[in-house]
Amino acid sequence: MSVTPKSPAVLQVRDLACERDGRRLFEGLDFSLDAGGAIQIKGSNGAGKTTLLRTLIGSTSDFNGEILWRNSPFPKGLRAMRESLLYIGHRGGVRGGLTPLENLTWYGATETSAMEALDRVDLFGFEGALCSSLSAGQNRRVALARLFLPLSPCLWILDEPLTALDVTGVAALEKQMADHLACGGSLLLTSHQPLNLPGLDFVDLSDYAVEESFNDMGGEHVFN
Ligand SMILES: Nc1ncnc2c1ncn2[C@@H]1O[C@H](COP(=O)(O)OP(=O)(O)OP(=O)(O)O)[C@@H](O)[C@H]1O
Repeated sequence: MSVTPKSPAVLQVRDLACERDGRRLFEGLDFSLDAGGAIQIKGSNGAGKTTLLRTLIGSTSDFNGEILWRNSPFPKGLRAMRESLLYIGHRGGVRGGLTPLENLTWYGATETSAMEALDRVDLFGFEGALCSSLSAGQNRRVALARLFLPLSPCLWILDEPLTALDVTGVAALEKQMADHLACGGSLLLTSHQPLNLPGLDFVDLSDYAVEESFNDMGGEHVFN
């Protein structure tokens, strides 16, 4: 009997707890992201999804637990992970004072590949406009055009990538994500909207939320 070999885990999170301004948001979080795998982080507003992503990319070290990149624990693993990481945050990293073309070349793209990527996100003709003069959805497309550049890194971490995108924009992004996974890339994202992506797994932060209660004696917040 042949057994299909399991894809190796690229990112592992073990017993993770994260805080923001001294308030614990979640604890006991465990998951593993494989090569070719995709995970959507779910949770209500304020559950800590962005905080989790920012922790994983090393923007905050305010956590307990263990994070490993290819079996190498942070912080050593983080340095290696950054070489393979493409992170697009809430704000998309688009500079309003630059054009779409300039934004992409600022990230290291050649002019030719930048133009091709802008074409793929339907921004052909807008490459020379100032991003500050574009709509929210067009700016989101500028941000996401980075996913259409050649030789994209193997781990995509995307915070709310579908925000402000229209139906065709969502479909194009889903297709690009599926191609990325088929090539062995990995994807971790947050989204309040459903995503049509085969094999997508889910991690719901509400399963790891810390119950907050009020301590009558001292008036301090305590966590159960
Ligand atoms: N800029 C900030 N300064 C201080 N505390 C913040 C800030 N942003 C968020 N927080 C706190 O951290 C908690 C988690 O926020 P986070 O942005 O990680 O949640 P989220 O799950 O991504 O929410 P949303 O779905 O609304 O984007 C919030 O409940 C809030 O109390």
